[in-house]
Amino acid sequence: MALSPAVPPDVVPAAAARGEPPVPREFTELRAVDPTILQEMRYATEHTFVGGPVDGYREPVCLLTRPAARALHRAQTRLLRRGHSLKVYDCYRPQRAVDHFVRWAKDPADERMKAEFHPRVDKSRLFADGYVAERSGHSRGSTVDVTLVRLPAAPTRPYVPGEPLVDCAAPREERFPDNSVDMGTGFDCFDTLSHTDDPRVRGAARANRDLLRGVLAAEGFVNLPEEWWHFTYEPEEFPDTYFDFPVEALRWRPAPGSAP
Ligand SMILES: C[C@@H](N)C(=O)N[C@H](C)C(=O)O
Ligand SMILES: [Zn+2]
Repeated sequence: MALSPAVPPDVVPAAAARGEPPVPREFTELRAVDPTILQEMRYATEHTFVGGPVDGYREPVCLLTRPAARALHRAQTRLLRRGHSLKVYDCYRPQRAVDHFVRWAKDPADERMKAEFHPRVDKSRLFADGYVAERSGHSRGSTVDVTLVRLPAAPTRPYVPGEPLVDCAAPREERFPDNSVDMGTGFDCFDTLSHTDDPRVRGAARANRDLLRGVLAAEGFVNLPEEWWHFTYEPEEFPDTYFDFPVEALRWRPAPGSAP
């Protein structure tokens, strides 16, 4: 399988032509590197901890730096042999999305999604407790939120805005359905039970967390101890740069002034 598409010279993505920040050539769509990795790009949907789509997610596509995408492809190759697939929930995250999280956290009146995503943690604590970052590794392009799915993947049902919410740390049979394996909590469950090494997580869920972390660590990904799903590929291509171009398919077009 080809690892990444060739980037033609003298091109910029369409977003730059619309006055958006340009997408560096070091970024790629994950599906171009590995189309077998499942994608459920949550922040482009209604099913988020802020209660709707997040600023900057114009399309449900996973953008990453090429080294991070290639490392995920290597991990996926190992997992497919074991009957599993990776599923990404979030990849590159523009700074404007992080700013949206910060604005939401400063509004104590908005508790629409608390019952599912942070029933035991006040939203004022989410940054201090390490569940959300004001300067996120995701904005540097080499971080993913990811889980495991046992193949063949079962179909999932969409979240219906306004439906009754269930605690993300409830047993798997009770919480919002996900075709992933049991990790002990749902994605973006801001709770100590999501801490990767929490000793209350045992049995199959413990084995699943350890499998995910082990396979990704072997390919260079470092886990965030507060969240079993959050991994950063190291060394990072852009360790000090927080990008803000929107999340959308990379539609390359000739740069202004260049030959067609
Ligand atoms: C919000 C959650 N998915 C996440 O990625 N948290 C870390 C800490 C981050 O915001 O970088
Ligand atoms: Zn994350």
